[in-house]
Amino acid sequence: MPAVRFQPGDTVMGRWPGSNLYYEVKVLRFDPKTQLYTVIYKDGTELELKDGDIKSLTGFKQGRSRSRSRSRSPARTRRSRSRSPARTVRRSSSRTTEVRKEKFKEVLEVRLTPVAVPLENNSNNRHEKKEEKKEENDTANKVNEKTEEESENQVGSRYNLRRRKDQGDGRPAELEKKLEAILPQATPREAVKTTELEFGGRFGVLFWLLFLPVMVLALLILCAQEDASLLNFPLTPPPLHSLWDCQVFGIVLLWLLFQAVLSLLPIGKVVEGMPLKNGKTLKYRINGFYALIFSAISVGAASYNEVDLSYIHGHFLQFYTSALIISILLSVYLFIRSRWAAVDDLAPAGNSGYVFYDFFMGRELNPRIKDFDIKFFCEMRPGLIGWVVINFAMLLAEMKHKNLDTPSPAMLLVNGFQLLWVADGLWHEEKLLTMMDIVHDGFGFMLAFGDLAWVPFTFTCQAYYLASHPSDLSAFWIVAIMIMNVVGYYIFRKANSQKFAFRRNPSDPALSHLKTIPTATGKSLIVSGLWGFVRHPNYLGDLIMALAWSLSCGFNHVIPYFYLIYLILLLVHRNARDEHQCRKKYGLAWGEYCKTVRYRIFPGIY
Ligand SMILES: NC(=O)C1=CN([C@@H]2O[C@H](COP(=O)(O)OP(=O)(O)OC[C@H]3O[C@@H](n4cnc5c(N)ncnc54)[C@H](OP(=O)(O)O)[C@@H]3O)[C@@H](O)[C@H]2O)C=CC1
Ligand SMILES: CC(C)=CCC[C@@H](C)[C@H]1CC=C2C3=C(CC[C@@]21C)[C@@]1(C)CC[C@H](O)C(C)(C)[C@@H]1CC3
Repeated sequence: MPAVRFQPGDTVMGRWPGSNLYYEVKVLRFDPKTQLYTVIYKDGTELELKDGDIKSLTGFKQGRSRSRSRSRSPARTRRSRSRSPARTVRRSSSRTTEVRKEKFKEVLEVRLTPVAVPLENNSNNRHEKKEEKKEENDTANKVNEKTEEESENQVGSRYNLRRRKDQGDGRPAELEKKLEAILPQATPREAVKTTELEFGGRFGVLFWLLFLPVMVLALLILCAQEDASLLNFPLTPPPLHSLWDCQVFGIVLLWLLFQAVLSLLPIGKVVEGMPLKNGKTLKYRINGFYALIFSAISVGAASYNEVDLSYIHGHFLQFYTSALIISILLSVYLFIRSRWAAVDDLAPAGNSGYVFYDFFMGRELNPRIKDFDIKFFCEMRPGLIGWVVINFAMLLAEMKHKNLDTPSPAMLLVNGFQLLWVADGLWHEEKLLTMMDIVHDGFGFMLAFGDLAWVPFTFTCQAYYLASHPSDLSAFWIVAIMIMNVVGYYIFRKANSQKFAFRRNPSDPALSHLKTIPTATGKSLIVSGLWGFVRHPNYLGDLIMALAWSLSCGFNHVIPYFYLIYLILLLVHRNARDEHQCRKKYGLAWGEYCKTVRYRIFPGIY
């Protein structure tokens, strides 16, 4: 029996069955009985390959440089494309296996998009369009050539391998279901282990697990003090009764229930999320904006009927501890239920095998109870809508405690700006489905705590501060801050909408003025307009708005600047995470982009 040449986790070059094309794949396991390796392609397709169809990366590079001219011929590429890509997926002589192979072939048929794809971006003039395409194809080839020669990681990324799932007739999905029934899993599938640990690794997350909840508590205690100076922080812990109240806990549970019911109402469209690892998509009901309106009407009606909403201000610490306890319970539930989750349902970043790390990052990608998606719900509803309700309660508390007939201008600005931000997020709720939080991150303590405790209790700290601290703004400052928020919002919205529209339809005539760089995946990167100014204009806009919110609270204390500081740290970290992913995804094209657009978030800062 030949020795097993590759181990699970090895990155190797795997031949696409029935062709001479090799792609970078990861070895998942080896079955000694069938002598087949199970490998996973970059698009998530798993196949079984025989030993002869696998080469080591180094061996492949050597062989490849000898035969480069042959393998580069587009004609060859086209021929191989028309072959049956999955013909040799499983080797067996039995007739039933032949039937299976045919089914498998249909399911796993892939679209091979050559690197030198015509550039998606467009031009109004047809002739110009041709010229432009030619020019950009050349660039694409150049990028690719460099890729082959210079980057080992990029070997084999000449084609974009995607399952042909999105044909619209639902056939492949049906076939896949049938296939699941026909093909018993020979060996139980194992999830790919997370090896790149983030947030300081297994010990780092322990720190965050303890530090984040305590930090929010400290922030709230400081905010409520008459002198909110950091130097004046009380050294004695708060009494237990100021942290816990059963009635408050009940109100928080009711709020969650109310929001859950609103999210399940059959109002609003149902859309499909991004394709998962197994090619399937999940459905989501988009009715967040309606939920905001319903909530506003309910809160307005309660206030009109003399329900004292300033109660929230008086019991704010108790509200926070209730939300914290619920987020911990939810994280424990999520961690336990992830034990039964299918391999395909696990998040790539939450399966390290270290209990605390996986608990923090979240093991399951899209935990659901029937059609109720817990992560999507928590991200957009109770915390985000809770934020504006709490802000409103702080506004009423300010009027009550300071005996005012109308709220202060600073309180009105903070309420108005943040309501706009939340309403905008809910109006564009569908776009969240393409964001890394939904597509990549698991649902664990980080997001559960972030959504249910961090968002409603730290994002509201400006309004909480203003309820008991003055901020006298001159008319000049009011106008200046309003202009700043409008500019920030314009950049934030325009950048996000432009990228979303471009990803949905790169040849949208409305975007024809944009310059782009092609990448080896077939997608392009925008390099003009806002996306040519800095590499994350949407972050810049968000930060300008955050500055406007903080400035509304004056310069007496640093506490109202907490949100701004948090957002800078979060977005700088997120930018680094995203750039790391993009470099892996786009290789040299990303390098080109970084050379063309040199600043990351802040103009003038690399
Ligand atoms: N207030 C808060 O707490 C937070 C707010 N936010 C806000 O959420 C919004 C979304 O943020 P986030 O999801 O992090 O990041 P982005 O919306 O910026 O998404 C990054 C992705 O965009 C694509 N991309 C990057 N550059 C280009 C380009 N030049 N042309 C085309 N596509 C490009 C890449 O994905 P691909 O190529 O695969 O499409 C990249 O992975 C931001 O406005 C941010 O400010 C985010 C986090 C926290
Ligand atoms: C310290 C800690 C626990 C951090 C957790 C961070 C999360 C609270 C945030 C990470 C990214 C977020 C986004 C939104 C809410 C906060 C979290 C979850 C968001 C959904 C709010 C609405 C916006 O319009 C948005 C869609 C742009 C935004 C996306 C990111």
